[in-house]
Amino acid sequence: MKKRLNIGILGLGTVGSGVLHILKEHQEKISQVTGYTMGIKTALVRQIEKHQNQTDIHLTTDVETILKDPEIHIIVEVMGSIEPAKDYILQALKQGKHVVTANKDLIALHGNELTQVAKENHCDLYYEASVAGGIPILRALVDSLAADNIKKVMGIVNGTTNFMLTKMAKNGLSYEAVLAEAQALGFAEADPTNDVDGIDAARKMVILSRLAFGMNLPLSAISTGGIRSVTATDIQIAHQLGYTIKLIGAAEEQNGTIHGMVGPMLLPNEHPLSGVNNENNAVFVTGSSVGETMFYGPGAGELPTATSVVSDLITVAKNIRMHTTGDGFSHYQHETKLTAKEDIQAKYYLRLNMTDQTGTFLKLTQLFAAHQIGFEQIIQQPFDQNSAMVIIITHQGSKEQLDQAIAGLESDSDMVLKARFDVLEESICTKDY
Ligand SMILES: NC(=O)C1=CN([C@@H]2O[C@H](COP(=O)(O)OP(=O)(O)OC[C@H]3O[C@@H](n4cnc5c(N)ncnc54)[C@H](OP(=O)(O)O)[C@@H]3O)[C@@H](O)[C@H]2O)C=CC1
Ligand SMILES: N[C@@H](CC=O)C(=O)O
Ligand code: NA
Repeated sequence: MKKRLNIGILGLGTVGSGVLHILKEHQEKISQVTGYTMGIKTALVRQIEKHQNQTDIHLTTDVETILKDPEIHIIVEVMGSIEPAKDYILQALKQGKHVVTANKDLIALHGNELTQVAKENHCDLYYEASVAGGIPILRALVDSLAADNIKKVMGIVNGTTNFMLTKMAKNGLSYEAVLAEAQALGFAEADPTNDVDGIDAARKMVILSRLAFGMNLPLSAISTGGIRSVTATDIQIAHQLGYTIKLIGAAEEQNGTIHGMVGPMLLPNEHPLSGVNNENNAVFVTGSSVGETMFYGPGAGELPTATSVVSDLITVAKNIRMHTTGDGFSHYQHETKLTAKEDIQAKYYLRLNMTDQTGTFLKLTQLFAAHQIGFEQIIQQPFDQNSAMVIIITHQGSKEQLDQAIAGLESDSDMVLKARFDVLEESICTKDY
């Protein structure tokens, strides 16, 4: 008879319920692949009554029941937030229990510390579900692409905002209506602020950068914007100009330095990321040898996310069988150096309201010319009796110069900046996809 590996699960919400389902439905395959039978022994929840009809596994509100149980070998943390999740994981690792988590907030902010404690205690710590839900992107970076030098990781890594932008673009629905739908479908975080303000995506870029470049890109160094400022007007105008607006996270290596951003970005309609819709995610990875690769799939939701969690459980089980636990997700480390702002190239979409009087346009062009920034496209439309709406797509230039020109624009009372988004400009835009 096969030996049993017992799991203690912390949280039985969207992802936790999915883990329960997959372990039950796919148990025959999992047992063949690992050589063990695996099952959940106890689940930690806040309110037992809420879950009594959902499952016949043992429910508890006392984490000690799980952490002190010598028969529990692996902890799955799918409760979210930093505390008490961090404390529970640390306690589990120190007691020799392996940990699988979907918690990107925790891994982005405290991943290095947790990895160190896992190593010291010869325990596994895996977190594939923390980035791009059901897409096996972290394993692809640390295993399949281990031979290459990764130059750039760019993608749609937040399902909620991609779902919202897709519905706003295709169905003309309001921001509030689409957010409520994403929450009802279980993609959005309990508090969706981090989703819509780009913070969730920025945290995922921290994790991706750590594994792709071996560098610790600090969250504070990622220029981060969300989708609150994206209006139906921007989506329509971008479309007329040949672009699709997506919330993009990007991190790029440049001569041994790294820089990252998260924000709404105009992508050429023919770019593969432009066709990634709804809650799907995609990560576009450029390696110096492999060239361009794209990993696509569901970025959130019960079963896709749980698939990644259970795959991590399978890896832990295999490691237990081969006595190789505690080896870590990746050994790759490189000194972290941030790219100087003057070395970062950018290109912007700007929407502004401008006093409709002779000379204001000239002031605008002079302002940008003074910073060596040219305009690629300009549209001007009447806005109201006294002002015009102006849309500009700049040429590519130094981010520092662009930001200085924009600071000048913002200090001029004749011009009010309403939106500023990045525009993708690189060789791939000219490729024939
Ligand atoms: N939803 C998704 O699509 C994805 C989520 N993730 C991540 O997975 C994790 C879980 O997300 P999700 O399943 O959506 O979250 P939910 O809010 O749906 O579920 C959270 C679960 O944790 C329990 N819980 C929370 N806090 C405590 C606490 N202090 N003590 C005991 N139990 C607690 C809740 O108990 P109760 O039910 O009693 O309230 C609930 O069962 C998060 O880190 C999230 O960021 C990652 C990728 C995708
Ligand atoms: N709220 C997140 C869930 C997955 O990480 C998202 O929408 O992507
Ligand atoms: Na993943």
